[in-house]
Amino acid sequence: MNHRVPPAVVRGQVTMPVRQPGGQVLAARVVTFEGLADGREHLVVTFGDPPQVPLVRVHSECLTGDVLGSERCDCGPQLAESVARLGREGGHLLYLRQEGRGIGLYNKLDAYLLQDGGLDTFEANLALGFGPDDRDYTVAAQMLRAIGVEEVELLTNNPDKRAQLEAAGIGVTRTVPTRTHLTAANGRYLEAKRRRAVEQAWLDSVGR
Ligand SMILES: Nc1nc2c(ncn2[C@@H]2O[C@H](COP(=O)(O)OP(=O)(O)OP(=O)(O)O)[C@@H](O)[C@H]2O)c(=O)[nH]1
Ligand SMILES: [Zn+2]
Repeated sequence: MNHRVPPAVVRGQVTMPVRQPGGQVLAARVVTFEGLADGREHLVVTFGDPPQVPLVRVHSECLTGDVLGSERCDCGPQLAESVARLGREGGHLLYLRQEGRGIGLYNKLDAYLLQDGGLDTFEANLALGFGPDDRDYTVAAQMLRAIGVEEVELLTNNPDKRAQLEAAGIGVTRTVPTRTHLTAANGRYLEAKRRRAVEQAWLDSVGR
């Protein structure tokens, strides 16, 4: 047991039929928790019977992309890709209530207005007085540990997710990249994320 993050426990589980992007319906187990560090209602959605080191997608909530189908970001198609892959191979989707990279829905929409004025997605957060990415993945580590998972294969292109999970004591044996989901409206957003990932990798390599 790792003591770097406070323990959470499983509060309940319920099975529901979930439609896959291809139309097939699979049983998914939805798990709720008690004791999560930020007090929010995050979920684990489990497909199949995952192995000891499961495939895991840590997805941050995006109401506009996940539910409304907004093409300003790539969240909706990334979620669909993840659900399809987890449905095929088995694994866990961690659906984290960290809308707008942790700044909330209204602030994200304010940030969109600033982006319409020329700022990129990270600059707009800074202009509103937030960090470029205010997400903390402590709750993800708590949830994984509560369901008995200490090591994962992580489905992501974001090096910060891996770094934060490892810092919280979850082993990441491999990162599996998600596909690029380009739309008519998300080119600048994807480019800003790519630039930031490169800069972050450089800072990590020089130990800053
Ligand atoms: N503040 C802000 N948040 C945004 C913007 N566009 C999308 N988001 C949020 O960004 C988050 C997307 O997160 P993820 O899909 O987990 O991930 P990611 O950081 O791109 O990393 P991977 O998809 O794992 O490679 C969601 O919470 C969205 O609401 C934006 O322009 N500004
Ligand atoms: Zn989004």
